[in-house]
Amino acid sequence: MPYIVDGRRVIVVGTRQSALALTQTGQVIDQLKAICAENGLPYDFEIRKIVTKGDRILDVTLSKVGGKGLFVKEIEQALFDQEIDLAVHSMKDMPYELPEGLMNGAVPKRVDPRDCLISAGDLSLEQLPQGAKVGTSSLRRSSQLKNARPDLQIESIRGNIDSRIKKLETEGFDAIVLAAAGLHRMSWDGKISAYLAEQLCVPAVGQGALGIECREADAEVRELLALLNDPITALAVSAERSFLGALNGGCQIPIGAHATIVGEAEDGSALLELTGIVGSADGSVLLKETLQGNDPVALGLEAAALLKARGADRILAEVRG
Ligand SMILES: NCc1[nH]cc(CCC(=O)O)c1CC(=O)O
Repeated sequence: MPYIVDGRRVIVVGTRQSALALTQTGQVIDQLKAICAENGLPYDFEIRKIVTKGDRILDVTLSKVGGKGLFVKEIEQALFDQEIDLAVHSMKDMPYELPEGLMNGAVPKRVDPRDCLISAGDLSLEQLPQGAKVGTSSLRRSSQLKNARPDLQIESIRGNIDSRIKKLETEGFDAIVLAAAGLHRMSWDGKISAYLAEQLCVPAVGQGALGIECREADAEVRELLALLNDPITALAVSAERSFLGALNGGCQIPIGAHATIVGEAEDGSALLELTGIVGSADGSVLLKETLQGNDPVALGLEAAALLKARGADRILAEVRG
C-alpha cells in the first residue's frame, strides 16, 4: 500500500548510512523533486537509513567474506517488505542479477568514472617515491598499480571514504586510491592529487554511475524513474555489466571495464567502445581487450570470451581461492 500524506504519495527512499550514500541519495531525491515539479507529479520523499552486512564487516577483507551484494541484501528485503519504495545504489556495488520482482528503474547520468590518488605532498603516480606505501583494498586497483609501478607497496585500507582519507595521515600511507566519483559527490574534489587515466587504471564496472532499484510492480515509481534514466550511461553500463556477468565477477576481484560511446554505427545506433581487464593480484599478469560494437550485451560477452581464451578464468580461480 502506498503511503499517503495529505493526499500525496510519500515515496520512501532507502539508503546505506555512510556519508557518501546519504549524500548521493539526497542528490537523487533533489533530481526527482525537480522532475516532479516539471511534470506536475504529486510525490513527496522521505529517507530511510538501512545498515547492511557490508557496513558491519568493514574491518575484514571483503573478498574473503565473499558473497556478492554485501551492501544490498537488507535493502532489497526492505523493498520487498514495502518499507521502502526505491533504493539508490552505487552501480559498482549492485549485484549482476537482481531478485525476481525487483528491477533497476533508472541509471542516472554518470559522473567521472576514473580512480584518483590522494597523496601526501600532492604527488602524481609517477612522482611517488620508490617503494611508496599505497593504500587500497581493491584487487583491481592493486593489480593495475603494481603492473604500472612494480616497486609500490600496496597495503589494505578499509572503511568509508572519509575514514580512509583520515588514515592516509594517521597510518603513514604515501597515497590512497579512491574513485573520483565519490569525492566529486562529496564536493571533496579539492583533495584529489592526480587522476588515473581510464586506460592506466581501468575503472570498476559501473564506477561513477548509480542504479535506482525499485519493485517491478510499482508502476508509479517506475514511470518517475524512467524520467531520471540517462540512456547513454545505461548503454555503457550495460556493456560493462555484461562483461562482469560473463566473468561471474563482483567488485572484490581484479576485473575492470569501461565503456563509452564513440560514435554512430552504420544503422544509426550508438557505437560503443569497451575496454575490459582481468589481472592477477600482484599485477604480474594484466590481460586487456578493447573492442567496439553497437550491442552492449554482445560486446561485454565478446570481451569476456577473448579474455577467457587468454587465461582469465585461471587468474580469477586463483584469486577466488
Ligand atoms: N566500493 C566502495 C564504493 N562504492 C562506490 C564508491 C564511490 C564511487 C562510485 O560511485 O562509483 C565507492 C568508494 C570508492 O571506490 O572509492
